[in-house]
Amino acid sequence: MPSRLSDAFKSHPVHIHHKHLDFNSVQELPDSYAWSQVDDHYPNCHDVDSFGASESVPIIDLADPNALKLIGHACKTWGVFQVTKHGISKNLLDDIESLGRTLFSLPVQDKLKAARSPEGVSGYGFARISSFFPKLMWSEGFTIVGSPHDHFRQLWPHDHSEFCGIIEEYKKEMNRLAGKLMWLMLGSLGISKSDIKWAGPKGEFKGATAALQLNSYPACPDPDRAMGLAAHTDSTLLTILHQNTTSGLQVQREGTAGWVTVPPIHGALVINVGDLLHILSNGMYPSVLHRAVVNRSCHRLSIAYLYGPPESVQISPLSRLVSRSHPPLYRSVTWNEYLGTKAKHFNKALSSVRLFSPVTLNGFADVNDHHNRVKVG
Ligand SMILES: C=C1C[C@]23C[C@@]1(O)CC[C@H]2[C@@]12CCC[C@@](C)(C(=O)O1)[C@H]2[C@@H]3C(=O)O
Ligand SMILES: O=C(O)CCC(=O)C(=O)O
Ligand SMILES: [Fe+2]
Repeated sequence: MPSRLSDAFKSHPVHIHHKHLDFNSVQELPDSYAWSQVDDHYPNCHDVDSFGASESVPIIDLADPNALKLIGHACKTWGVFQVTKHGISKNLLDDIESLGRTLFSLPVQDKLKAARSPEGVSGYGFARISSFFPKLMWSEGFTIVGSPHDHFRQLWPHDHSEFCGIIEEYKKEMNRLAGKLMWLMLGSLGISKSDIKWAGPKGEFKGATAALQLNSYPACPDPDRAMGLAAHTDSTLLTILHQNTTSGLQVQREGTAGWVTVPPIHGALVINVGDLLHILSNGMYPSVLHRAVVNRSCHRLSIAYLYGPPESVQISPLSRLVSRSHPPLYRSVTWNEYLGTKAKHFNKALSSVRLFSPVTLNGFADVNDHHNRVKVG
């Protein structure tokens, strides 16, 4: 079993045999990018409840004395929320956004100098999940695990150090925020520092691993037939997403059929519950199904900080959340093992590590099993 995040896909290489497109030179959507079933995403993207009110993803001020409670409710009912007063400086958000813009504006042949290899994790390329779909997604991505130095040197032989510095600073600040959010999310379940040994004596989650994913969604000549990033859940404990001012992120709320747009709010960050927190919380906090749609006139950029546990840590439902009436719903997995499972089974990965099927368990159904959607019993 690979033990390093950078080796997670060694046994599941991704081969996508398509030429990379120069998005800016395309006037018409090529057939290889035309999705026949983009369904309801545009323009009817807001889910409307039975009273006619449009529901929206919670926005939580981290300085609010009620933040813990609000976060718990958001995690249980949405699996996603936006945070303000998170302590990440506007300058740093501007810097990472501008780095992303600079990177994706490079000519295709330059970006390909830092291409992700089929069995690799880091570098430039199509979304990993592209291999599960017959059509390509209208986006490009750049994944950073560990140091971006070698790839950045390929992209910018003379001035890579400044860009590396921004990435290191961003990762440091995100790591701090992720630790804080973890305790708010876990605290709202009644979990304290003594319940999670691998978080360390001070609960600092030392050794936590993370990937940084820069996503670019160029303006698209036929957005109704294109898909930016297909519906998926993240394999993480949690994901912190910064989006520019162009909307495109949509989430699905458990028990509803439609997609809800997560509007960009200046300075706010989007927090997703990932599959590993879903497992840790024994299904109490469902990972959120989300996707990105594209826009006719505006370029969109997003930066996802995908946060997970240290490499050797086995994640399983927390014993405090398990009882005779709530047996553990999932077997234990390391993040690497789970990434391998995801690379093989994609959106069925969570069900594949489930101990009981919702049908046999009758009454203890998971709140969010994306392929076995059932109501909580
Ligand atoms: C740690 C990781 C999570 C991720 C795969 C990766 O190795 C780095 C990229 C991440 C990402 C971002 C876009 C959506 C996603 C499903 C994908 O294909 O690559 C996620 C992966 C994930 O959360 O499983
Ligand atoms: O671009 C977005 O809003 C979504 C990105 C995303 O889901 C991801 O990087 O995992
Ligand atoms: Fe995602």
